[in-house]
Amino acid sequence: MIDSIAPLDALGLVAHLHRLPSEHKGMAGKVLLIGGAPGMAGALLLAGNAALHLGAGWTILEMFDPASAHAYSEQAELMVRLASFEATNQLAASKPDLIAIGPGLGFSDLAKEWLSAVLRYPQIPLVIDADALHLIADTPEFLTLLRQRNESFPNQVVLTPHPGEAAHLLGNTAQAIQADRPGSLAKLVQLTRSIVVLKGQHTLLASPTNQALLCQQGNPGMAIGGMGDVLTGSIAAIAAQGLRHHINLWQASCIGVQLHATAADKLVKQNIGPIGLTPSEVTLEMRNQVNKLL
Ligand SMILES: NC(=O)C1=CN([C@@H]2O[C@H](COP(=O)(O)OP(=O)(O)OC[C@H]3O[C@@H](n4cnc5c(N)ncnc54)[C@H](OP(=O)(O)O)[C@@H]3O)[C@@H](O)[C@H]2O)[C@@H](O)CC1
Ligand SMILES: Nc1ncnc2c1ncn2[C@@H]1O[C@H](COP(=O)(O)OP(=O)(O)O)[C@@H](O)[C@H]1O
Repeated sequence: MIDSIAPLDALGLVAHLHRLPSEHKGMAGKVLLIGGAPGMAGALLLAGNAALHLGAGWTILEMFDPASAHAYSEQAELMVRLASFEATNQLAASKPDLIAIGPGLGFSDLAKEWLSAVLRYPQIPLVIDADALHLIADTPEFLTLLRQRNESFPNQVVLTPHPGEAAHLLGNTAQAIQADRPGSLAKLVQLTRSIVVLKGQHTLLASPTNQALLCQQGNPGMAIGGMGDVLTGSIAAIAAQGLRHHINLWQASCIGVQLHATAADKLVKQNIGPIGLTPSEVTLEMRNQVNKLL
């Protein structure tokens, strides 16, 4: 079954990110990333750093951990805010071009407040990852909001579950997901009516309007905490630039997945991994690859 799935071949689309001499940061998009609860601030920082290095015009972090909600001298470009319960008002004031929610989000009332506000925020592309997927799996109201949003604004949400998150969404086990990845992907698309990236060895993507594709790149050096956070920030940045560069969210997801895995393979070829390969190194190599492909 897996052999019959078309291979992902998206790197040619990177050329759309080419910038005209006159471009300004507004054309690269404003990305808002939400998460980073106490103990997991690193997840949001990794996603934010990836968004920054993949070319977002602005990267704003709504950080849940009060101790981590400050400017970082080593990455002063990131705009870091302390997330409050005023989620709806904050979104209206920020006017993001794209929102990514989930890395290190946790399951607190604050997390639920922000996820609810994000799912109700109209029109713009959303990247939904990690704990936000667990919250959707646990809360029928969130699944309903997601499906309604996809009815009103089709192909404007991408979900990026790993097999554990996919299992939770489908009421299954990670082992069952892995035993039938194409079937699980189809069920996730049907359940959520979203673009779905089913991560793991040979990541699969599909959407309500796109047949499944299989990523032939990637390696087990990527099996390290934070690697998925980098993917989330990367897709967010590519899709945000895509708004003014003719790349839709499906295409941005395809580019992000293939670039991420290709960058990790390239680093392993240079003996920077598989052992000890870090998500931050993959981010920098993705930047390298993007600029070569322009
Ligand atoms: N620096 C930081 O602050 C970081 C913080 N992080 C944040 O931590 C939070 C928890 O996220 P998380 O993904 O670590 O835990 P969780 O959702 O319980 O999933 C684990 C389950 O999924 C399964 N599973 C996963 N992959 C699989 C595969 N390929 N193939 C098969 N199974 C697979 C696995 O199954 P197992 O094999 O163990 O039975 C296990 O049951 C979240 O907010 C995240 O953003 C991280 O981003 C790291 C960096
Ligand atoms: N064995 C593997 N082969 C290829 N890719 C892998 C492998 N293990 C993990 N990955 C990739 O690494 C990333 C891990 O994401 P995820 O599990 O969400 O990590 P985290 O939540 O810790 O950031 C995904 O993009 C996944 O496809």
